[in-house]
Amino acid sequence: MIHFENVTKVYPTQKRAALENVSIDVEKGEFVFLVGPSGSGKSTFLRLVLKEEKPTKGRVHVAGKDLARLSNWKVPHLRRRIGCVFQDFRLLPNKNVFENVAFALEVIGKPRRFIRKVVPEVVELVGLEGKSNRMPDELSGGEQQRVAIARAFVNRPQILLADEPTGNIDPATSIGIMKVLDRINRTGTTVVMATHDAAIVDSMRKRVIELEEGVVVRDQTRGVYGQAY
Ligand SMILES: Nc1ncnc2c1ncn2[C@@H]1O[C@H](COP(=O)(O)OP(=O)(O)OP(=O)(O)O)[C@@H](O)[C@H]1O
Repeated sequence: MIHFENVTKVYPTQKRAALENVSIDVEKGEFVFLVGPSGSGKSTFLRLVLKEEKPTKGRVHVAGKDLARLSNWKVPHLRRRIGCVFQDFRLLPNKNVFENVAFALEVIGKPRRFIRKVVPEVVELVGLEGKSNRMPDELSGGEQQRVAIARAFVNRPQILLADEPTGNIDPATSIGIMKVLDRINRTGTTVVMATHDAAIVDSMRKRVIELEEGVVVRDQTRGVYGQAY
């Protein structure tokens, strides 16, 4: 689903590579944690998957497409297949839960009848049934993140990228967020989550890819946050 082949990324203003000769395969339906210290290249990896950045060297394939050969006008189509969740929720403050989730479908031209059917399903999937009319400022941080996940998933993307999704959420609430991501993964969606949250990584026992200064230093199935040896 995501295939990196000897990918190096050097930002124009930087001497050191943000990613250095990275080769990674993420299969359809996998759940992968991307860990590593600040500045190790996790966000750069996610940006390359979205074609927000281009590799300096090497190849990136996403959902069977070689991104170097994907013309610019097809990039929005690629991004529709990829849901994104961030640390800072990024909800529209003047829209309620239903409208925030519905907006993701409105902008890609889905019919109103379809939106009215699928939005409540996804709101329920993330555990927010009964809260569709709440405004973001009437929700806890954990609930706001659930809305952001619902919005990212409502179009049933093949891939869900999450950059520090529990970064602004307390540990107990984070467990609920991880249950939602796990549920989404079980529908067949590939999930890649960048995180510093050791407790979460240790409790989930999923594949762990560790970056250090842009280099993959560990790739472990059913891994933990720190070195397991
Ligand atoms: N747009 C940019 N221009 C120049 N350098 C950048 C840019 N984005 C990231 N970098 C550099 O690339 C390296 C990797 O950064 P990246 O954001 O991918 O790390 P990260 O692992 O996601 O860090 P964090 O955990 O703090 O989010 C860092 O040295 C960073 O300073």
